[in-house]
Amino acid sequence: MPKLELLPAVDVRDGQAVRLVHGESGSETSYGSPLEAALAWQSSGAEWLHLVDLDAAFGTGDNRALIAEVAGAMDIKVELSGGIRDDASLEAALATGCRRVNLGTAALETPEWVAKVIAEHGDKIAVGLDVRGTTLRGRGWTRDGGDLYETLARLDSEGCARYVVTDIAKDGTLQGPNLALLRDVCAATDKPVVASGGVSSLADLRAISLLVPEGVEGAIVGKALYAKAFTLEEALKAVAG
Ligand SMILES: O=C(O)c1ccccc1N[C@@H]1O[C@H](COP(=O)(O)O)[C@@H](O)[C@H]1O
Repeated sequence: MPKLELLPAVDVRDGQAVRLVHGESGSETSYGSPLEAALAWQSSGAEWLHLVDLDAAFGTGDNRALIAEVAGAMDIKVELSGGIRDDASLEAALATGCRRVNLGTAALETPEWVAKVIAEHGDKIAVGLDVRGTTLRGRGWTRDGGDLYETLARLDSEGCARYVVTDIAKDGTLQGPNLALLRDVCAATDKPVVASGGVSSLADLRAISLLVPEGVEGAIVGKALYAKAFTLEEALKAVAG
């Protein structure tokens, strides 16, 4: 059985690595230099980095130069998110050398553009399905953007390669992942799913690992690593199988 991929997260707001609670602007805890955080996850054995420009996601500016610096310094694969909503922002994101990008708001607001870039870029494009219940949220998770399963069916029909599923109610809370949601999404699509939100313990990672046969490919880990609930080395060992 393939092992669960782990994607330690570096979310950048105002030039700092931060963690939010429920993705709410203003709930930030700061963890210093994004580059230092990313290099630390790389030296601890990460194969992926989940890198987010939160200012771009919230529409409060961007950290584009810093994000490019961090992505460019990585020898590992980078998944880049936040504010990728048109040709210019997509071009800038792909020019960082990242392995793939996550589109959030664009998948809700400009579906024709998203279908076009999926057709052009294949598995370099993933869609972030950020949900409260089964309602998608965009624009920094401040606006409703339609039904999860209707959107998933549309994106599947357009050939979307992968989904990053975040339960906003769990994100940044250390309350455990929403395993039922992950199972439901895996049942609704044949495409791989990356789990995001709520991981608090090695037991949570083992529980997500049990969903690999159902279609979960990876898990994003944020707050738990910064809060030192476990080390990345311990996490990688826990999912090694
Ligand atoms: O990761 C977060 O904590 C987060 C919080 C609030 C908004 C977005 C967040 N992250 C990721 O950003 C992209 C969405 O950005 P956009 O809508 O495409 O501009 C998505 O991957 C979110 O998971």
